[in-house]
Amino acid sequence: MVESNNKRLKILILGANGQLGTCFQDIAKKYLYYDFNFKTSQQLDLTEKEQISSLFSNEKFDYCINCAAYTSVDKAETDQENAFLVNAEAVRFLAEACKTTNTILIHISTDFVFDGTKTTPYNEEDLPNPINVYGASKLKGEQYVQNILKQYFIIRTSWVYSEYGHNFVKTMLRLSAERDELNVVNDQIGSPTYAGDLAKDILQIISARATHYGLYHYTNEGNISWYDFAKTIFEIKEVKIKVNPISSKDYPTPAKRPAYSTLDKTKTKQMLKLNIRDWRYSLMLSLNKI
Ligand SMILES: NC(=O)C1=CN([C@@H]2O[C@H](COP(=O)(O)OP(=O)(O)OC[C@H]3O[C@@H](n4cnc5c(N)ncnc54)[C@H](OP(=O)(O)O)[C@@H]3O)[C@@H](O)[C@H]2O)C=CC1
Ligand SMILES: Cc1cn([C@H]2C[C@H](O)[C@@H](COP(=O)(O)OP(=O)(O)O[C@H]3O[C@@H](C)C(=O)[C@@H](O)[C@H]3O)O2)c(=O)[nH]c1=O
Ligand SMILES: [Mg+2]
Repeated sequence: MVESNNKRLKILILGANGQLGTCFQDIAKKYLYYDFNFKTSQQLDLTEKEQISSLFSNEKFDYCINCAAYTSVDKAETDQENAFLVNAEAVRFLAEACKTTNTILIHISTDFVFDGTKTTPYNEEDLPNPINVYGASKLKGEQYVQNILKQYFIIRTSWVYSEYGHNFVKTMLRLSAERDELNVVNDQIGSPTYAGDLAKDILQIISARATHYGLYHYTNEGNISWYDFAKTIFEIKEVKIKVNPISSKDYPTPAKRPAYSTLDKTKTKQMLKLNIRDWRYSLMLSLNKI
């Protein structure tokens, strides 16, 4: 990413302490072409409309990347109000502030907007039909962005992991230290995404000054089950543990999850010219840090 310094873009990053937000912080330390401004949930509570409007009226940003979200899928089932507040209403406040100040919003959404009944990858034209509260709240957030703004990118991703925060990879490694055997579902198919790859590619979209605004799908390449994912994590880490494939009905959770949520990235690769890494390759590289 080569940039000239004559117009140093100002980029606001919200939810800075989450997985994706922290990956942006890592990049920002080494990548000085942009003027990054990070806000954690303590520094800016997105559900407080006044906090958003006062920040946007004090400073002018070229881009706002919203990494903040309510991501506890199971908890959301009994905490619907807060899930919708963060994933939908707060996104509306943010989109309104971006509209008033002519800021390009990059908003992150999820494969869980889909019901999982398809058997081929979901593209951006496929109709969402969430089957859990988290997915419904994220879909409502997307709709606010689309209705309020013209200059936006909504990037749907899936199965995000990193060395930071909570994620499946860290959970598997933690459990493997505590148990001799693990049961993992093999009837939910999707694509893992390393948060560092997503962060790097979002900055790529910015450095290209892409103006093909709209909705895009982004994950690492390839699709697998959570069982396959767990097996590969242990293979790469050389952890000896028995992993049993089970069906979702034998792993009851408060929230239903889509059986199939692979995202089709054809549009992303064509319009945004991104070279997306294979899930296994990204996992191998990132596991050195996890
Ligand atoms: N994780 C995943 O597997 C996937 C994530 N996504 C989407 O990707 C994006 C990034 O996810 P990820 O980095 O994993 O999420 P994390 O859960 O790691 O981070 C979310 C961040 O949002 C912050 N946050 C929550 N509520 C507020 C609020 N009211 N105001 C400001 N900040 C708030 C949290 O702060 P605090 O910790 O203080 O609450 C946390 O730092 C999200 O939009 C998510 O929906 C999409 C698909 C898969
Ligand atoms: C810990 C564990 C989970 N599982 C199953 C439960 C679930 O179906 C699947 C993944 O579990 P997790 O709770 O880690 O992941 P989950 O919270 O469902 O992850 C989702 O998070 C949100 C934010 C998204 O947007 C999605 O793309 C997706 O990444 O693995 C097992 O089968 N065995 C286990 O030991
Ligand atoms: Mg989870």
